[in-house]
Amino acid sequence: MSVNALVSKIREKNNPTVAGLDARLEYIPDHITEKYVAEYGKTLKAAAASMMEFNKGLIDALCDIVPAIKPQAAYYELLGPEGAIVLRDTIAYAHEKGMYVIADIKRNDIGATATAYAQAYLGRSEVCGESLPVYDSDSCTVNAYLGTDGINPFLTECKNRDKGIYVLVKTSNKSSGEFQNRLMGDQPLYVRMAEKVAEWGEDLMTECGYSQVGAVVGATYPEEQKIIRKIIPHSYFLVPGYGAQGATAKDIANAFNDDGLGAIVNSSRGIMCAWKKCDLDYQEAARQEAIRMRDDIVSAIR
Ligand SMILES: O=C(O)c1cc(=O)[nH]c(=O)n1[C@@H]1O[C@H](COP(=O)(O)O)[C@@H](O)[C@H]1O
Repeated sequence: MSVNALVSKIREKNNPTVAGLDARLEYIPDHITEKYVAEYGKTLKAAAASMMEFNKGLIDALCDIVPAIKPQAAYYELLGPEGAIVLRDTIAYAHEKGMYVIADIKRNDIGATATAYAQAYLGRSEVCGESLPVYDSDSCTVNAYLGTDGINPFLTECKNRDKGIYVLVKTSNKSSGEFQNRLMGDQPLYVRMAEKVAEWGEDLMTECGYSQVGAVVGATYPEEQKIIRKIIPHSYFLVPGYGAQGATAKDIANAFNDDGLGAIVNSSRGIMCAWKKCDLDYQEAARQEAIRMRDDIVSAIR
């Protein structure tokens, strides 16, 4: 699924947000975990089965109002091989329900190894002449610190399979300025990175006017958002940091273009843990929070 399909879903649902699925056991209601611990004991298998049920429940509750999910790979890795299966099956289930999937992997390496990452998450695994899907997400987050030869394998998969990447440009965390805001010549590193995103995305433009090469730009840095938006008007922004990290709707307005498109705002804990702050069950609580977030973001960009 390309950025073009993402834009259609955002338009159709009038909702430029993505639900983050960070697979932490503490985010799951006890009644789900207890059921699987009774069956499998206190094991990674029980944790993974709990996570799968929780993710499916969230996807069921959100798929008609939220266009996309963003599973964060680290949390699935923490559950070992069982976690890898949950990640794969979560992506497949979201696709069944018509959602666009951003695999948040923030990977890269030398070209040869980056090729394996790109094939695993966007492409296929070649086994004795058979071409087999692995995680098969629509897009993934990429760290471009290794430069163009680490990005090229991802661009190849984007071209061949109509998929996308989001390159870390200005991250939402407190220390992001330590390197990203340092001057490189006369410009900060994040500006240089945004210029590279424009270059990498040139040959991957789609019908909707956006490139398959997007950028990660934190909600917590509205001034940088404005600068980056001007450099890469044709790249989609993945904007994390809303909610649990303290950014509000007014902080994300600069990430959008005048047409109200160009960015998708993530919330993970805000949606997954909404049930902890009210008397609703986790599905209804997540849905209510997703609707509140949608209305909050839509009114801020209007
Ligand atoms: O690429 C990301 O999604 C990402 C980039 C970034 O700059 N900051 C950031 O928080 N993220 C991810 O976005 C999610 C934010 O989670 P919440 O703070 O719970 O909404 C986590 O999965 C982070 O790993």
